[in-house]
Amino acid sequence: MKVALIGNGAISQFVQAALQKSDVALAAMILRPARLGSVDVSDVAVVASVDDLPGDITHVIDCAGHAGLRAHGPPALASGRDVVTVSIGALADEGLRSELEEAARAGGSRLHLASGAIGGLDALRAARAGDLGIVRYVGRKPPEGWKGSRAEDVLDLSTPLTHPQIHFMGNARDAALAYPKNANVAAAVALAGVGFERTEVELVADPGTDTNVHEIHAQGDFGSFTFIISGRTLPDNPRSSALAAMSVVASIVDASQPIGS
Ligand SMILES: NC(=O)C1=CN([C@@H]2O[C@H](COP(=O)(O)OP(=O)(O)OC[C@H]3O[C@@H](n4cnc5c(N)ncnc54)[C@H](O)[C@@H]3O)[C@@H](O)[C@H]2O)C=CC1
Ligand SMILES: O=C([O-])CC(=O)C(=O)O
Repeated sequence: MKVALIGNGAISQFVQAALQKSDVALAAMILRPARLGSVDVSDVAVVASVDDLPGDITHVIDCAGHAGLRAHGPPALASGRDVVTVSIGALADEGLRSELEEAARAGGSRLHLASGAIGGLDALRAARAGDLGIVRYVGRKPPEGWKGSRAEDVLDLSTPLTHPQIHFMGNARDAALAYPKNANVAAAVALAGVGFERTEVELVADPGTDTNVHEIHAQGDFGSFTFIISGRTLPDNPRSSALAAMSVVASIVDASQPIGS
């Protein structure tokens, strides 16, 4: 299987290293035009658009955030290639979601959502076959992990916080759109469970944690569950959990196997 990666940031670099130890070949990278000269790897085509991809690439892997999925997801799907994305929050934009859906139908392809920094999505998906009443997601990161986000509209992150501070309470759609680099998990929980409007979200800057802590609390006909993960961040990006990058690798490797796991 030959794949193209969109973006060359922290998640992409983790994925590149992991693919070297797999049977999947990294054959191309899609970068922003200004970054085209920044990568020079033999046997890897470095291009700015899906139109310039070698024809034998079957999967396009988005590790570039909402802008990357918006720019390259629809043409990749329309060209008949499956797309794996970690930028789940971009689907909170209904216009983009419809565009991706239409492109996938036109191309006979599929958009796969990597599970990202969270787990437990399989249980949520199954639970919604019954009546799934309440789904609440709490995302807690060290103050450093919220720098450059909407949290800074309400918190001064340049000085140390003395206690945990909630900087967002609302639904998953508003969270995903307001925090494109930090609330993709909220969107993943919404899509697996009760949807963007009904998923309750709380985002917290917590000086007492040195990991990204994600909690899901769900109740319904099935009973109830709580899922909590304390995720280490990637060395190159204090915002992003290592598990998010690992989940992209898992999605790619799974797609390359005759039997899924
Ligand atoms: N689903 C989940 O649990 C998680 C999702 N994410 C998403 O993954 C994204 C990437 O995370 P990191 O690698 O840690 O961020 P990063 O900031 O290290 O890397 C992002 C890269 O994408 C590139 N990029 C941006 N727009 C592009 C475009 N239009 N075309 C090509 N490249 C483009 C940037 O130049 C940068 O190199 C985050 O922005 C976030 O939206 C991140 C963590 C968890
Ligand atoms: O990496 C994480 O822990 C979660 C994250 O940034 C997101 O949900 O966008």
